[in-house]
Amino acid sequence: MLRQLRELYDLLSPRQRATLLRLQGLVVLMAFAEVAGVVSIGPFMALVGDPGRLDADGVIGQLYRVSGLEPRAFLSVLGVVVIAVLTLAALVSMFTIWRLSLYGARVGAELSSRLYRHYMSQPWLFHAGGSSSQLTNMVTQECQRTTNNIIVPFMRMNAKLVMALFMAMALFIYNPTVAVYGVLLFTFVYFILYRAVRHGLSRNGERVSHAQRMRFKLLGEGFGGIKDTLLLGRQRLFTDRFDQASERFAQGIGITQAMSQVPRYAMELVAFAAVIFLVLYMLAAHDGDLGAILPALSVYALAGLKMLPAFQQAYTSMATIRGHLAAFEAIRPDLEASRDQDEAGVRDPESEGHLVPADRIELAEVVFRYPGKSESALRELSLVIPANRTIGLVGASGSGKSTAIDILLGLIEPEQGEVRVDGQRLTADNLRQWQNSVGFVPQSIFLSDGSIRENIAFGLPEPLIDEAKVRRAASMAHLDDLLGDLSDGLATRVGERGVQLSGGQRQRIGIARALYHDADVLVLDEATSALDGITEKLIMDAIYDFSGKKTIVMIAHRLATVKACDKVYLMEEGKVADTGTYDELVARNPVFRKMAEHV
Ligand SMILES: Nc1ncnc2c1ncn2[C@@H]1O[C@H](COP(=O)(O)OP(=O)(O)OP(=O)(O)O)[C@@H](O)[C@H]1O
Repeated sequence: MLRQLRELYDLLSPRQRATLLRLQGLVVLMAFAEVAGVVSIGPFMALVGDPGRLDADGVIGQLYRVSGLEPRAFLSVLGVVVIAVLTLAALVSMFTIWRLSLYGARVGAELSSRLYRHYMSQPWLFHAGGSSSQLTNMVTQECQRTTNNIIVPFMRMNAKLVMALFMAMALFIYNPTVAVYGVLLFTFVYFILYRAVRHGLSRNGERVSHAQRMRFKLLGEGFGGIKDTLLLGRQRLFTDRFDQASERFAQGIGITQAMSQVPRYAMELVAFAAVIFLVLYMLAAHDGDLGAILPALSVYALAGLKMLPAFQQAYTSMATIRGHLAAFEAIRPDLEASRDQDEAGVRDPESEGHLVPADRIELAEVVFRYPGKSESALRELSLVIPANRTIGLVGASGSGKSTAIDILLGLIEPEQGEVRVDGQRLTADNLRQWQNSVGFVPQSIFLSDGSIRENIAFGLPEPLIDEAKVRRAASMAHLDDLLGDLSDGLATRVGERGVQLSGGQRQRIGIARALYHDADVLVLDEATSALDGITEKLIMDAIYDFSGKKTIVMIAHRLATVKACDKVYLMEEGKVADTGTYDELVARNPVFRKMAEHV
């Protein structure tokens, strides 16, 4: 456990560590104030038990003589002073706990922001091979568990242990025997308890993490594939598995909580037994003189009142941390990776300018294999895309068209070979400029839960959206009729996945999104597949309007789409099998002819 806490500390930013050390100062001050409060009770109770002590030498006796007050009045003033000391101690404690809680919560929030930033700056392959619901689980649940059940309890445990240490030291000065026996007794009992449950807690923590991952997976799959689920009547399969995972989750959380809380009652028993034993012992030692043992008993009682909950709190915190370490283990590798990440890695697109092809874009002998696959998706693929021309990419399913497009867009890096824009190799240095010049319309358009306007200017906050550009892009994508039918026009909200819109309407929003940034290179992946014949023709006409002005690359299954292309590449097994105009290929290539016949 100490190792993990150390690792967590190492993962904090220098600023967070500095604040933690400053807070440690506050913790020591709080402990000191609490001890001072307890210790001040002793002399007061001694005077109440035996006012004759006022005539003795010592500081209090001198103060009494200087004050010139009656003994009762002096005792009252002394009582008020003790209350003032206790009040000050309480205020310091309140302030410290306040700061500790805020600090813990803030560190947790910063860790989850850091993870989110880390995931958001990962390349396409990372996301293509992973699960977004698991990333959500990490950023929200596991981070929250790390915050609420590791960082915050650790801060509390630290505060309470320092306080218990100070209190034990004060008690030691007051009565070494009682202090040593008391501290040994409670430390020993708690230690035994902790050793008994710690393995169970760790296992439990892993069980909670596992159940949580399952719940997020089911949530993602259930909502993500809701149409199929409804149609196939598979709801029960999802909800039953969710019930089971929730049951395991609840069981795990409940057991961890119980294991950290339940010992309290056993400890109270031990404490009461110890008090009874102490009272009997002191009565016997002082021949039943209550006046003599009252001050000592008051101090022990108050010290016990502070120390017992401190021990309990320290134990609860330790058990909670142990029970949730699995959450930290789950996010640790990504947190570590995020620390080394260059904050400036994600560049501001606006400040980078554009890399506009004037002559040609080339894919030169590109080889690419997906991780975990034995076959290469692209095998020395070479393509030339003349600037301001329209080219089509066709081929059987799995022939590598989408992969070639991802390479062209700079979303994945070739293993061998390169992408060149006007002979200039695409590298990390000019990638942003290149991507600023490209507009991409994917096969399935992701619509965010916002207005059509926000969806066209994807990711831009409302105030930064250029209305004129939105209108122009919407018009070019033939959205005017749809917008005319909607009472709120561009302000109409669409669902997360645009369920209120037809496939064709969604695709037109995707096309408008690519046109919003006035891209010089348009890449369309089956962009018109969901459109009806008339709309498709309208859009294709709009796209062909850009002929000679923009470079257009389109993947198409329906060969009619690429009829008017200046050049068509036929792909087979990761490379170009043939190239030419549509008519040339129909005349020359039997495979292409067959594909054309099946349209
Ligand atoms: N994220 C991925 N991880 C692993 N393999 C992948 C991934 N994406 C594609 N592939 C594999 O790479 C090969 C080429 O796929 P690609 O999607 O580029 O073909 P495509 O021609 O675009 O097919 P389609 O017309 O069906 O979209 C296929 O064998 C496919 O299984």
